[in-house]
Amino acid sequence: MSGEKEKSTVTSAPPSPSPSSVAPSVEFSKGINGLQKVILRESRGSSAEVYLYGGHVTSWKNDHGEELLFLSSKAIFKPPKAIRGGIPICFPQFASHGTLDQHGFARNRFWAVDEDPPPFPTNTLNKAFVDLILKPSEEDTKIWPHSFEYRLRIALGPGGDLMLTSRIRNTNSDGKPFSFTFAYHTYFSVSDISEVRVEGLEVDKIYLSTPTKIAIIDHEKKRTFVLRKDGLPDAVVWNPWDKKAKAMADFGDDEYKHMLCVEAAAVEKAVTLKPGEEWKGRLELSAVPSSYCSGQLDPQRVLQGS
Ligand SMILES: O=P(O)(O)OC[C@H]1O[C@@H](O)[C@H](O)[C@@H](O)[C@@H]1O
Repeated sequence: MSGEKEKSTVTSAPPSPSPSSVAPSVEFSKGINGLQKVILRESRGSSAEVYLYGGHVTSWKNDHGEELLFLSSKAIFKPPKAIRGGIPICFPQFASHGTLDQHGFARNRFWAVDEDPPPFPTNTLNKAFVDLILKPSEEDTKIWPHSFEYRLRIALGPGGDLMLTSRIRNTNSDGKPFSFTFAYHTYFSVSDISEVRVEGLEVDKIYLSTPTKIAIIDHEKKRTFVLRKDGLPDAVVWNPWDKKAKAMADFGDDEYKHMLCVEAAAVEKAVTLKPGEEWKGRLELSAVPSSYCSGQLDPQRVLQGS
């Protein structure tokens, strides 16, 4: 990623650091093209980077400093293009299943740091975390005529686990419900796509009602990603392969070999919220250094495939 200029502006630590180790830290700095980013570091050395543009996780490293997410060398860090790689947030529409642009607009909006989020039920002890918020602009309400508050907490646990919690609230004052589809469009970094197995699945398919735990086994790296999800019944598996890779301006021709998207999603049944109601969707990622099997997804229950 050439051209990256980093300048640290603020450093702070979340409350209650572990007394026995270096405290987890949260640092605000400038990333590519001067875009604001947040760096989370936990005590054993793992880290994550989050751009406020898109509320987008662009990096997740283990305690050996190895990158676990794929980020394209051609990623364009400039609105209105969403960042190619990391974890784009698809909201309020997944793919082209609706009237909005593909994957909705949350991934190419500027999010704000949520200074005063309502309490989370989860324990934040020893975690480095940041809370972001997205509210629609006047322009947004022209394409999606609803008022909402989308709160996103991104947290890094002491073992290096990455946790994303989305809370979306309908704040319409006209009494109207709204419906949306959603995905955490996670790009995992893999050694060689031909050496990777996702419970024996094919690519570019939407799997319905999947298990809450999915394993991505990278034989060459001897690494397994474990994905745990809550409130997100479906899963999308995607790799562009060679032809589509060549057609994408923000993706290297051969980069498809080193990435795999496995996306925790709510796609088959749209989520509907009445005013005042809130939805929660949680993703937890961990990387373990061994083979692992969590059970089989059902290839018969596919919504869309190429
Ligand atoms: O290029 P985009 O808009 O980021 O979308 C990437 C891919 O996202 C996946 O989720 C879809 O299944 C693919 O069909 C799509 O090509």
